[in-house]
Amino acid sequence: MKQPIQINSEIGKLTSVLLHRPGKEIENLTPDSMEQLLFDDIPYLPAMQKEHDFFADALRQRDIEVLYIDQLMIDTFETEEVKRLFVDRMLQESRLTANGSSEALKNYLLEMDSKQLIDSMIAGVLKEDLKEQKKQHLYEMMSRHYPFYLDPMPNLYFTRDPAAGIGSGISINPMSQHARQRESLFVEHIIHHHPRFASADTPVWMDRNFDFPIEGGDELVLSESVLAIGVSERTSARAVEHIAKNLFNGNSKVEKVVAVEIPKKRASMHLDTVFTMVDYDQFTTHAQVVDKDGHMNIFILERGDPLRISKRTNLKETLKEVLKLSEVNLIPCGGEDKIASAREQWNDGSNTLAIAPGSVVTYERNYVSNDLLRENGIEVIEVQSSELVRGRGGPRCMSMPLTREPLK
Ligand SMILES: NC(=[NH2+])NCCC[C@H](N)C(=O)O
Repeated sequence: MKQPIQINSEIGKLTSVLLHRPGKEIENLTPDSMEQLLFDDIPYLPAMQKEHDFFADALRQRDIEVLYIDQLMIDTFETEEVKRLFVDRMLQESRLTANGSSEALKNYLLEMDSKQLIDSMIAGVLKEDLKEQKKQHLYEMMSRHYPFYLDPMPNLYFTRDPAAGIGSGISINPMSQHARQRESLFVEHIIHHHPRFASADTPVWMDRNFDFPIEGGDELVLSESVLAIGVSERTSARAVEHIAKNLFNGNSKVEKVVAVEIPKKRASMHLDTVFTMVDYDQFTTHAQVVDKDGHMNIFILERGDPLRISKRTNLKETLKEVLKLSEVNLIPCGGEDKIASAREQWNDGSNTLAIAPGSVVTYERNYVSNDLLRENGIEVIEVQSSELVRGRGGPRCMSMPLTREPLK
């Protein structure tokens, strides 16, 4: 049987990808909640959807199959039992069982058809949506104080983070931020209940119940045998060690996990905000974390009991070593200009999505970085981003590759 997940590199020809088209959840952001929900502003939804459709079309035009997370979820709701199971999990994770109203909310959700159900769970459920229900609890009566029973999930369009394909397996991530933790529940549910995935025996390298966080923006599959993981604001060293052990002990081809330390701050929340692979031997980097020569804190983890861990201090040299290359080219986001480089990194100039070796999708607004990529022989496919960018993520964050062709 064809494996539903097959990711042996960052750059092999992309053949299938998982996206989420932003919806009503974006309109449930308010100035009071946006910071907690990890947004810097409130995007204008119709424009954002247009941009997202443009992005999806750009992929389809290149023969990439685009799957949507909400449709996959709907497909799993064929039986009432699976639907109930998911609603229960969602309510549990939203901590709604603790204080009454969960029964009313559960009934409200279960009366919906599958499409309405999934839309509401993503958009969030307002206390005032359950008009008929007699209010029994103080927190329900004080609905102005906090308007939601179920919080909106505005970050779901960053499908990269809740899970990552590695080889023919998957890392289903315990996410660091409370606002995003339910997202990986969707992926876990799809893997176990969607016919396309459930019939395959997909190894799970990281389980979302692990106690320390890891997010997909930090997980980069450099080659069949080398995985790079950022140790960052969102990913802990303990999770890196845990997944490394599972990969080495399981049936994976990964032989080296390269842990790359980056500053714990919002601008560089994941490794893919400052480092992506664009060709066999070319990478984007950002001056904030990697200088021209590539100095940084790096550790290589290899099989052993205890794991063998050795330190490196130079990104360029480490990439040459682990990928067995004689030269490596680091292309700085925004070039040498300090202002352009800070601006373009903030707008996800380094967050490229490779769709084939030497061919990437980027935001058009990052023209300094885009020109520089082209000067280095990379094909750059630009997409619009006035609204999408407000969630602080670019084309790599907005996509979860499911299958890529093997590299030649
Ligand atoms: N892989 C990435 N860089 N993802 C960006 C995610 C942005 C999102 N607002 C968050 O804070 O989580």
